[in-house]
Amino acid sequence: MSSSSSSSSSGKKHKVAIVGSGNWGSAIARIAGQNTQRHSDVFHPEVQMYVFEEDYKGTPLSKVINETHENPKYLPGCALPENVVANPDPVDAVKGATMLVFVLPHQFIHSVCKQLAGKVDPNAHAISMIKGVEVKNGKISIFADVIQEALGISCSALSGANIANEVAQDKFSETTIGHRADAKGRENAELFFKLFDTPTFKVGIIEDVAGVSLCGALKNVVAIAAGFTDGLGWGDNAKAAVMRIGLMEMKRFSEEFFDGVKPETFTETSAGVADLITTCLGGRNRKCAEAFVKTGKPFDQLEKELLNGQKLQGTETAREVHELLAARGKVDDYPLFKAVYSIAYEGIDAHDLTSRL
Ligand SMILES: NC(=O)c1ccc[n+]([C@@H]2O[C@H](COP(=O)([O-])OP(=O)(O)OC[C@H]3O[C@@H](n4cnc5c(N)ncnc54)[C@H](O)[C@@H]3O)[C@@H](O)[C@H]2O)c1
Ligand SMILES: O=P(O)(O)OC[C@H](O)CO
Repeated sequence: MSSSSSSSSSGKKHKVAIVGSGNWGSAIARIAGQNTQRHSDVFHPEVQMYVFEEDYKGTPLSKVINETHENPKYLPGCALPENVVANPDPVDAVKGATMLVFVLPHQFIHSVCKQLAGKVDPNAHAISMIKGVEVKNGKISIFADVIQEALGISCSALSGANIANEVAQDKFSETTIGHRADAKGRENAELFFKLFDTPTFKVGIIEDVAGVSLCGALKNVVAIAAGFTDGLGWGDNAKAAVMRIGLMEMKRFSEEFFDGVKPETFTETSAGVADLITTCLGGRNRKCAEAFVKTGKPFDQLEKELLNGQKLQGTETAREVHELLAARGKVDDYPLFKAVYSIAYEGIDAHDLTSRL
């Protein structure tokens, strides 16, 4: 580790704030809480965790978390280290933080960044664990860039084959940090490696913040298609075909709209092919898409019925990707993405999935 990443620019220990406390947010706060204690030479012992306040059986959720050291709403049955402190005020949670971890469903990031703008240490390091993209006025952005621009701090991305409940039980998994090319970007990756790497959560690093971010977002669209095949009872070969075609479209789309993404991010990292596989086998997007075919209920209803407050990202990403492709006249170049959009939003029969590929 370089000396620049062994302490903050002021020479003090790095203070960590987790911005988010859902299913993944809580699982990652658990690891951060453990590793700040393990590496007490580098990190301040307390990890702040911003909790979007809600009532949990008559008590504010943040209070429940601080009293029981568990997030019973989003990660039930998993003990959080006592140095993880839930805080319902995002500005207070990031006060003094030199390392910020953004782990919110993507629809909430703007409102939280708006509250944090001008309130974070300008030398702080950030990392985005958000699996989504933003499309506005015919332009697409990754959330690491959205955060970097909103807060004026260097932001990398972490993504991988990481079903939160499995990571929270210390079942082995890998993940990938994608960082920027400059010295600050490399320092950022070293620091977050130290914060997250454990014997059962192995962190890889690649200089490709866009590729890592886009893999995390686009695999959710493919997972919706995989869920459709499960709902239709088409079997493993059909699902494998959807995954193969999906990976090709993910890579082509990323290369078409972003400069410098690396092909090996898609084929060799946990953020790429490994996350695609795990999401298509065991993720929430797959689960809801299967139920969509079997029940005929709309996705927003299934999200409420099946996910207990957790958020579905794939349908929203399918809509945003479609909006961009439509604006660029490229919809027909991505038949799988188009089919997912048409089935989820235009009432096309799921049986038509493969006839459209
Ligand atoms: N769950 C996983 O297995 C997993 C794994 C890897 C990455 N991710 C990604 O991490 C990100 C966060 O996912 P998650 O699983 O932690 O969240 P989640 O799906 O559990 O979402 C619920 C969270 O959203 C919060 N929330 C609800 N309304 C809000 C509002 N108005 N403002 C701010 N917050 C609000 C809730 O308090 C809760 O913390 C997503 O992009 C997801 O794709 C999830
Ligand atoms: O449950 P999903 O479909 O949001 O996927 C969870 C993670 O992204 C898997 O790595």
